[in-house]
Amino acid sequence: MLHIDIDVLRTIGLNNLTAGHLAALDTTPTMRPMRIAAIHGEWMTVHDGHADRQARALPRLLSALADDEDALAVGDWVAVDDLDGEHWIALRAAPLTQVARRANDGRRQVLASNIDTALLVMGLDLDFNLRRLERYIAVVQSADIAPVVVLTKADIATEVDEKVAEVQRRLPAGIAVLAINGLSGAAAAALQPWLGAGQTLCLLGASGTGKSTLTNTLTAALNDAPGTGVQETSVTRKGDGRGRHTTTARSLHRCTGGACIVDTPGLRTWRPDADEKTLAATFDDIADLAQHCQFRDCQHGLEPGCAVRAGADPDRLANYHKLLRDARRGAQTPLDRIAERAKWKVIVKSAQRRQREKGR
Ligand SMILES: Nc1nc2c(ncn2[C@@H]2O[C@H](COP(=O)(O)OP(=O)(O)OP(=O)(O)O)[C@@H](O)[C@H]2O)c(=O)[nH]1
Ligand SMILES: [Zn+2]
Repeated sequence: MLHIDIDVLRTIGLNNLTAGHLAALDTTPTMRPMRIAAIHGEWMTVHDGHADRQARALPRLLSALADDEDALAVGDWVAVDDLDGEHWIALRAAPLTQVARRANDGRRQVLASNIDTALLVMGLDLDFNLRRLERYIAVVQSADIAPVVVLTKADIATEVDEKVAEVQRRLPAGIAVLAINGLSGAAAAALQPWLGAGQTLCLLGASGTGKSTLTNTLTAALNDAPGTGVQETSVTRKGDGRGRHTTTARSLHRCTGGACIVDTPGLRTWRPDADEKTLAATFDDIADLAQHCQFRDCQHGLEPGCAVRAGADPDRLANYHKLLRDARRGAQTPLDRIAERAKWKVIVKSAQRRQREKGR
């Protein structure tokens, strides 16, 4: 079985559940547990809790994953073997959570793995937009990741308390809402409950909302303390053993308190790979109300006796319907979309023909 030094690996986000998945791997004695910290094409940066190194994945692992529309991603726990002085990722532990999206060509793309909490970053100033926030919550919850709403720029915004109350009113109870100044160390203290050792976070939000600022604040104390063996730089330079050098922006950062932040391209403004049903489940307040609608199959449109229209925030309901439409569209493959367009062409043409026939 894999030798797992919990105390060392906890500093790069190992928790009891992921340790269990690592331990379940069918490993050989020469393999060691590591976490993927960055991916740059064929080469990946893997970290063992002490240092990082460059590795490639064994072709049979890559093809087994590809068969399931799956892939390695930053945050994955893997078993690494040394063969002829080179590092090879041999096995991957089943991820607890996986962040994926559909590319334009319909392919499933995995952005990150094993994320516990997503900080949904929204500025209290210009960017304030409840619909976007609801979309992020749906995205995050449908991937089994816990959302925490982080309202930034509390130091420069007006009516902070009113806006916090507005967000709390709109969202289901149980979702934490914090107002912070991302530039201040106090932000790390406010987020302490989600920054414990063994936790992995990501930040989601529109451009300019303060994601980088907050990431810097949460990782600052470590960067200020060189020589402790735990400081992170965002860029590493490593040889691959053949004299070739790659410069890699690392995507896994360590925070004070022992948590990790995954910040990889595409993740910051990720759109969901979620079906309609999963998405609907994240609006459980609407589902609860819907039980009291007069009609079983009420679409909460113009039906009489609709409890959802009577009870839910109208903008939240409109946003819910929009997200469902998006999910439906996302679930279609390119072929489905062509078939759908062809079907509509036929319907429109026959309607036009009927019109002409009536006109005669
Ligand atoms: N006063 C104040 N300024 C902030 C706060 N958070 C971010 N800023 C400023 O807002 C600007 C944008 O912040 P960034 O951290 O770059 O935003 P980002 O979300 O990473 O943006 P992208 O990289 O485009 O996705 C910067 O000038 C920050 O200094 C805050 O809480 N208070
Ligand atoms: Zn209804």
